[in-house]
Amino acid sequence: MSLLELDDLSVTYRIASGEVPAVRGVSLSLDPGAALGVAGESGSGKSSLAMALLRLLPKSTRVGGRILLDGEDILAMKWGRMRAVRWAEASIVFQGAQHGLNPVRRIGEQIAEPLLVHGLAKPDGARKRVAELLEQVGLPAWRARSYPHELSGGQRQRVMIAMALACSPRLIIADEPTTALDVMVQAQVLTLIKELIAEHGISLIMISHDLSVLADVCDQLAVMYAGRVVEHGPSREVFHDARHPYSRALAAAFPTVGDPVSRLAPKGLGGDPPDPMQLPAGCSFHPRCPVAVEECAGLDVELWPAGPRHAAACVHVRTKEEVETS
Ligand SMILES: Nc1ncnc2c1ncn2[C@@H]1O[C@H](COP(=O)(O)OP(=O)(O)OP(=O)(O)O)[C@@H](O)[C@H]1O
Repeated sequence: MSLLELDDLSVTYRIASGEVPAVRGVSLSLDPGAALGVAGESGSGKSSLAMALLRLLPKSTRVGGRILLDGEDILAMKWGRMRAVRWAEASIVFQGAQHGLNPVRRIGEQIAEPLLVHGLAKPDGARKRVAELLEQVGLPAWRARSYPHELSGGQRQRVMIAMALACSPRLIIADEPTTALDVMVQAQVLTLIKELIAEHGISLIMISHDLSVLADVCDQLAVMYAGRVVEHGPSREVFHDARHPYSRALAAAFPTVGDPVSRLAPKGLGGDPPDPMQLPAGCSFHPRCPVAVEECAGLDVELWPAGPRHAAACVHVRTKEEVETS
């Protein structure tokens, strides 16, 4: 059975001028111990998806569909159960660790907090566990006495990872965990994440605009555009043999992990992603698509099989598969 299953997930923000459909009909699944990367430009809905998984969105937000964690419906959970699930079963590491840490509290206290709150350790046991966790993320135990400002950006991100690991969750959601870091430190933190998930059998959902980073860490990739998954499949296939023109542009923008020269806008892609409140008719990507045909302006193609575990929402994929199977 899948550890996590998203079924037709939608996230709609309500603002004064109307509704913002940030995530639209996303269905994905994650096997125990597997790592899924979610890619897309800014505004494609990646963070909204991540926040929906642990019900961290503003109260006024409408979340539709189903999120099953080990068969249990997250959206139907009572708050008490939801609080227990956060940290203990699934935890989240945010972008830019400086925002996730309290500047006036010592690192050790902050890592110990989820353990104490969830009753998983008494103060003495928590101290020991903090030392062990710091060691696991490559920091000396004495760092427990430091304040966040005494650490580098990379060290702070390691602390965030230690916090996420504290209650031994089965799932970690990492939202742009290395974006704010320089290239060398980024590579070290990615290696750490890979080692930890392999060692502890943790499942991972990692979010990034950089497909090369995701392909390096994850076995499955999903590419989002304007709130939809436009392609998903095994990392190697999606990164090296992308079938959706948007995924191809993203892959071309970041050919190798952390390559600074390629950290520019997706090559060959003009324009900006659409405003979710004014999505174009047909395929949302067609106004920017280098291979759009007339049909794309009127037809919003569903995900279409492009291989045994690979699918892409593009009229060209559908046409090719139809020709091959006829
Ligand atoms: N609290 C909010 N209220 C209204 N609209 C929001 C809110 N949060 C996000 N949005 C809108 O939802 C859409 C998706 O945003 P989201 O942050 O999920 O995208 P993203 O892919 O994670 O982008 P980034 O990489 O910049 O974080 C965007 O159009 C954004 O402006």
